[in-house]
Formats: sequence, structure tokens, C-alpha cells
Amino acid sequence: MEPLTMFIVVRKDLAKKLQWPTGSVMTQACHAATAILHMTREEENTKEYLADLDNMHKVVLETKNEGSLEKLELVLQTHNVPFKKWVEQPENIPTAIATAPLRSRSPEVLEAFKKCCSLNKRTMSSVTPDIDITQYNTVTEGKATILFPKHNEVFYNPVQQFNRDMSIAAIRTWSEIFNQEKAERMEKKLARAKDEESKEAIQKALDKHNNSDNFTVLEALAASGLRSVRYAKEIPKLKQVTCNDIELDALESIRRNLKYNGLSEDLMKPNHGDAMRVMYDTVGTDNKFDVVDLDPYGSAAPFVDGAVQAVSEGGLLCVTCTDLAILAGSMHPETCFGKYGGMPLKGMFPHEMALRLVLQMLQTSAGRYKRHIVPLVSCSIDFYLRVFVRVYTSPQQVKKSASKMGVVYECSGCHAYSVQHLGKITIKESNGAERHTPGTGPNVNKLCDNCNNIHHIGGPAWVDKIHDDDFVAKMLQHVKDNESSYGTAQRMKGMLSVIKEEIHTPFYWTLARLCGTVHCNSIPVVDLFSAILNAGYKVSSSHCGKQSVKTDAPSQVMWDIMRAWVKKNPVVMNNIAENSPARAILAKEPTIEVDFTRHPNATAESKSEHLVRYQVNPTANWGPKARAGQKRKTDEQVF
Ligand SMILES: C[S@@+](CC[C@H](N)C(=O)[O-])C[C@H]1O[C@@H](n2cnc3c(N)ncnc32)[C@H](O)[C@@H]1O
Ligand SMILES: [Zn+2]
Repeated sequence: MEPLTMFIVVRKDLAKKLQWPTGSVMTQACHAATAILHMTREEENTKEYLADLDNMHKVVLETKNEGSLEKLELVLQTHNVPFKKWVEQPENIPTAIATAPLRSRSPEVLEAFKKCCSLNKRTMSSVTPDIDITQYNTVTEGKATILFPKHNEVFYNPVQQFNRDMSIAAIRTWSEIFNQEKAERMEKKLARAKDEESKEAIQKALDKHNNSDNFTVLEALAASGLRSVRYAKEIPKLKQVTCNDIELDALESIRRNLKYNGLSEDLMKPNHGDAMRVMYDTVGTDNKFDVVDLDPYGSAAPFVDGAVQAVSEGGLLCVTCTDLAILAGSMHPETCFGKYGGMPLKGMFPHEMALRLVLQMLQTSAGRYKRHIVPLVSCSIDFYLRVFVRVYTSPQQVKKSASKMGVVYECSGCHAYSVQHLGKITIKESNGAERHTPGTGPNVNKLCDNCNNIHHIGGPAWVDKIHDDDFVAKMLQHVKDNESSYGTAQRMKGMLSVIKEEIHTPFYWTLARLCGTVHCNSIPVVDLFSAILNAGYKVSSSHCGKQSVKTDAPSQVMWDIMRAWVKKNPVVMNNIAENSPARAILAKEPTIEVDFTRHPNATAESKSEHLVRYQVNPTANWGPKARAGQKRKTDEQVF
């Protein structure tokens, strides 16, 4: 056969990340074949890449009369790719992209590969070194394709794709801010520099910062490596992700998957170790991680002390907790206190309370090292929660943390709630300095003013903002601009839109509790929201619960609104117990004029946009996976 030239065109950044295979021509041909197969299947991706032609460079491979292309033809024919056309006119091939070697795993293709190999006197391992792919199932999520041992089904949890998608969007959004801040600091330094020599040095550092990959991630608890592979492939400007796990099995999987995805160990560094040791090793060094990701089975609490010290200045800490039954107080509140240092409240707002307990724990741990947290976005998702916070060093800011913490009183009868801040900040008139004093209270009477019942006490919990408005807006915009990058984009947009509209007042009522307490017909959300707005207060939903009502209206106003609602929609009192909260509440007359006139802001924008604001569980047995080889633990059960 005549020597033929095959053009393979790869985007520069991909070529670098992939470390384009340097094996035999046959190996390269097989890689190219799979890439093309992949391309024909993912038309949308192809379009995106084609649009990016300018940013591509050509790799020209010469096949040296090995008959390779014949075999390649065999492979391609199996998949009906119009191979002949482009072999006859190679100059007309626009692009061939390898997003990962050997993507296609159908039995025919494997057979074809095997034939290719034997005809070329090569073994299968020369196509995919060291990996006997027949032992694995593949799963593709985002830009990663992961090999999962056929015998170990707990390794992949599809439910967590949303967690991984959200994490990529959060890290990408944070990294743009982080990099811009760094560049601005350097530019200021440059403007201040006096002599030419230091100017030149700063300019050089600035150029390097702007033009190279410049931040690091630690995935401390990595399992298969799927998350790290996705980070490596999907997050621009990422210099290195350290992919750590304590289990040797996991390490094997991490190495296999990084190789399978064509990543270099420079970009995705496998590490076998105890997460705490890895994080403590950074203490007192300049080798902190810009992002630390904790995604454990169950609680992240055991890892937090190391994590708050291992994050660089202004870096990002991402934390998952899946022990929601504990955190949300549906069982063993004392266990929650032991793990998180705060009491949960299961009554009306368990999920937001859970988020606030975790944030409290993060701040308390960070405070020991003169560090403080700034929550960027805090999400309650299905059976787990995920928070993203920045970490800074500042003794001044740590002082403020007492006033960001509080205990919460929740009435055991009508669920009215009240936040008692632990610290108070006043400004000295003489010099404008901040003065920190203990909070004053209690801010509730011994018995509830509305229904005469006692209160439960929850916390201490974080009672400051749990989201950063600017960050949420940027992250939402990022998702809208990159919808095709995220398999769960619809849900991401929905949740972020609801979060964006959330007011910052802690906790929420629920329609079920409001109406259930006074045994009335359900009040339409729009009527309730209108009445609150017409009374001069703020209101929004919470992403934590479908029928949640977040408001700064005091509980007396909320019950006045419900009294007025009951006047319009009378309740049959005969079956209501003598000592029930309903009787105490309904015995009183409203003290405000309640106005149910439709308020223009009573319907959330996200509702009008028809987004997936709240997800219903898509499958049976939706929930966390157990640790490999273990039965599911009670504290990880579906909540
Ligand atoms: C839920 S899995 C991680 C899933 C992964 N982050 C993802 O998105 O695919 C938790 C992992 O933590 C590992 N692990 C548990 N304790 C650890 C420790 N002390 N140090 C390092 N890894 C640990 C387990 O072996 C397990 O693989
Ligand atoms: Zn009450």
C-alpha cells in the first residue's frame, strides 16, 4: 500500500492536557479512530470544536506502509463512518478530536481493535497499555470516561453528578475571581514599584500569572478519581489536581482512570494517603492548595480541622456532608452536637439549620487559626448538603464571628422561631472603632407569645449570610453560558435561580406548618407572599424546601396573616383539642390590617421562567451509596 498521510487536528489546550499518545502509528491510528467515532456521536461537541479552528494546530502522522489504515477502515466501517471519503481526500478532513483514547467500547469495536492488533503483530496492551478493558464498565460524565470494575457497583454514584457539576461551576467561577484579584494586586504593586529592576520582575510575574495554569486543587477523598478527571479536563487554568485516597483499591482506580483519560501525572497527581496527613503537611509551608474538596461518605467533620488550614489565602473550601439524618435532627440530636458542635432542629427548617450548623463548624475550626470563612453558596440537595466557602486569614474578621453565630428558639407548638445572636458589635462614637460585647437576651419569653408553648433551642449555628449575591449571580450566568458542559444544567439553573432570590434572613416557615397548625385550608403562596409584602416585609422561597417562606416579618405578623386568612376561610373548631396551638392563636384578633391584594413581586422571577426549581427524586432508592463492601449506615440513609 502507498504511504498515506492522515491529518489529526487537535486543539492546542486539549493536545497538552491529553498528552497526545506517542506510541506506534497503529496506536495513534486507533486513538484517532475512536476520536472520530466519538465525534460523530456528539455532534454538538464537534460543532463547538469546529468553531474553534483557529486555536488548533495540526499533528501530521505518516503511516509507513503498515497497512494500518486498512485496519482503521475496518474499525470505522463497523460504525458506518464514511471512512473512504476522507481517506481518499485527506485534505478535506476538517478535524479529528481525541477527547479520550478508546472511548468506544462496543463489542464490535473491541473485536475490530483486536483484529487490528493481531494483523499488526501487536497485543491489545499496545493500544491501551496495562489495562484489560474487558474487566470494566465505562461511564461517561462530563468530559471524563471512567472505568469501573464490573464487580464493584458502588464505585459510581450517578446521583452525585449534580454535586460534581455544581462543583465545577463553582470552582470555575471562583477561579476567575481569584485570578483577577491576584492580577490586580500585582498591577497595583507594579504601579508602586520605583526602580526598573523591580518593575521588570513584577511584570514578568504578572505575565506568568496571566498566561499559565496557576491554581491547585486537592481532592482529599477521591475514590475512583472521576471528580479529579473532570476537574482536570473541564476547569481552565488548573495547574494540578492532587487526587488522594486512603484505599489502595481507589488509588489503583485513580491511576487507571487518569491514564485512560490521557491525563499526565503533572496535571492529575495521584496520592495515596490519609486526607488529614496530606492537609496537615501543608501547615507552615507555602504549599497550600487553592481549592480543597471534601466529599466523604457521611460527615466531613473529621476532616475540617486539616482542611481549614490547607486552603491558601482566599482559596476555596468545598464540603459535602451526606449524614443529613443526623444534621437535620431526624435522629440523635446529641450525635449531631458531638460531630458538629451544635444542636439540630427538625421542626420546620431542618435543612437550612443543617447548612448553618456546618458553616458554624467551619468558622469555629478556622477561627482557631485566625482564619475566617465567607460562604459563597450553600446548597441543600436531595440527601446531602454541599457548601462552598472562601477562607482568609484575619484576626480582625475572626473577632466578628461571635456576632455571626446564634442559638435559635423554635416554638414546640406553632414553630415560630427567633434567632439569638451570641455576640454584638457596637461602634464607639469617640473613634468609630468596633466594640464587641456578648449578645443580650433572651429574645423570647419563657412561653411562646403566639401559642403559649415552650421553645426548643438549636445551635449555636451560623446566622449570617449563607450565600454571596455577586458570586451566585456570576455562577448562574456561567451555567447559562455553558449549558452544554453540564449534564444537570437545568437543575443547576433552577437551584441557583431560587438561591439568587433568597433573602438573607435566617430560616423559613413552611405552608404545611402554617396551615397545619391552625387546621385551615392551604393558603396559596401568592396570597401569603402578597400579604407579607403589603405589610412592608420581605419574602422569598428557600431552595431548601418547595413550600418554604423566608421572611423578615416577625412571627406575630405571620400569625396575624393566618388569622385573617382563617376569617376568610373558616376552620371547623369542634375537633381541635382544647390545648392546641390553633385555639391559642385563633383566640386572638389580628393586630394589623392584613391586605391580600396581589402584590407585583409576589411571584418569583424564577417561577415565571418555568425553571426546574425543585427536583423530585428521579429514581427509586435515590440516595447515597454505601462504602464499598459495607452495608449502608443508618446515618447515611435517604433523608
Ligand atoms: C464518597 S467517596 C468520594 C467520591 C468522590 N469524591 C467522587 O466525587 O467521585 C469517599 C472516599 O473517601 C475515602 N476516604 C475515607 N477516609 C479517608 C481518609 N482518612 N483519607 C483519605 N481518603 C479517605 C474512601 O476510601 C472513599 O473512596
Ligand atoms: Zn408558638
